[in-house]
Amino acid sequence: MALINFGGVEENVVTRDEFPLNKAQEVLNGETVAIIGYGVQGPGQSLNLRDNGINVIVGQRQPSRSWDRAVEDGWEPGVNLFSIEEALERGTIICYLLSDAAQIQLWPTVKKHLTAGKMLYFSHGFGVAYSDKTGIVPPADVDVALVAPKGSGTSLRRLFVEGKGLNSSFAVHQDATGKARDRILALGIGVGSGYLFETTFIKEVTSDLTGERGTLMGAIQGLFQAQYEVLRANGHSPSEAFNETVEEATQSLYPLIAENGMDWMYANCSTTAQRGALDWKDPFYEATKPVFEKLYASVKAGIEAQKSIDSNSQSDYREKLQKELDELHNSEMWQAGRAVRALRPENAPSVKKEELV
Ligand SMILES: NC(=O)c1ccc[n+]([C@@H]2O[C@H](COP(=O)([O-])OP(=O)(O)OC[C@H]3O[C@@H](n4cnc5c(N)ncnc54)[C@H](O)[C@@H]3O)[C@@H](O)[C@H]2O)c1
Ligand SMILES: CC(C)(O)[C@@H](O)C(=O)O
Ligand SMILES: [Mg+2]
Ligand SMILES: [Mg+2]
Repeated sequence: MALINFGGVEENVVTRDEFPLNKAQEVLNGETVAIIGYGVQGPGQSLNLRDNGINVIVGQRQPSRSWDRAVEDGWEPGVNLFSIEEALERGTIICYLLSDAAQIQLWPTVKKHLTAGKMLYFSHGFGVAYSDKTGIVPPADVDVALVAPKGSGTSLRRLFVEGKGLNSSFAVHQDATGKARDRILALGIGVGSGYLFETTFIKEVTSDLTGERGTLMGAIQGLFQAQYEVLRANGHSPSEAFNETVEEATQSLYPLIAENGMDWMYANCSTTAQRGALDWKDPFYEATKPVFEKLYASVKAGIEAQKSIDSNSQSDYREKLQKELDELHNSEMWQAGRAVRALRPENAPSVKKEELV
């Protein structure tokens, strides 16, 4: 563990220095890591583990698009790609990476294969923290732990390929073998995490549900949409409204925040922008803080988890969800976004580039 000072608060975290890959390989020697589900996290985690020299197999239902994708990614049926049941049987570490709703449905099957000494691994606290709603109560003689990458499985793989890493949280819920901590840290390093910080299942699910509903997805879409609409209503073109709302943020300013922080980004804009942004950050803070308080309370009360379970269990859930996602896709702002992205020089058709030569 490395003791790091985070703005005056010291935390113990795990980095690749304390837990190098060769240690992870040693800890996982003799284990069969079974990745159950090949949706978003499944591919990222299984491919990173495989490339890190860990013995991995994939369990996915067939026929499905995810099965076909696994084959395209190099997993071989009967060698390291199996039906879910067979992977559950073969695995000593079961990485339960079905969607959170499907985890509830498949739980009786998974439970059957959790013999003494195996590890049940999650990437979200949901199933276990809300066991009263999900029915997921693991047997006492298995290890139960999580590694939750703080980002999409797509980024987990992309960053790994680029030699970088996505940070993850980890938690041990149940240590039946006395080896749960080493096993979960080895998996955390193996899936390609940057640094790992410790949490609990309930803290992970509470912060994760807040973050994705808040600044990571829900709040940012609401904020983008509000500003875009105000600009459009006042006669600004879609191009101007989109560039001033989204494109400049993602292409110019957010990468600067990622590199060196908001303070540094402020310092690299004009004094005019600095004055205005310093004046206006407070009204935005005051307007949104009560919304974040309300969101956190809703998560903490289990309302958000229940809503997610209820909506996912409706027979027409996929169609309803698709309709809402289509509305987002077809909104003027995101249509404008597609046009703007197509105009990025790196996306211009090659024929145009040839003309330039
Ligand atoms: N999506 C992310 O990037 C992300 C990030 C961090 C944590 N997580 C967590 O990781 C876990 C996996 O999430 P995901 O987004 O990768 O899942 P997903 O929604 O992509 O689904 C994964 C797999 O579940 C399979 N599946 C769905 N319903 C099924 C059923 N009834 N029977 C059998 N298989 C079924 C699908 O075929 C798919 O391969 C979840 O706990 C999630 O909260 C996800
Ligand atoms: C990628 C996210 C939003 O961080 C994850 O939490 C998810 O549920 O997909
Ligand atoms: Mg989440
Ligand atoms: Mg998340």
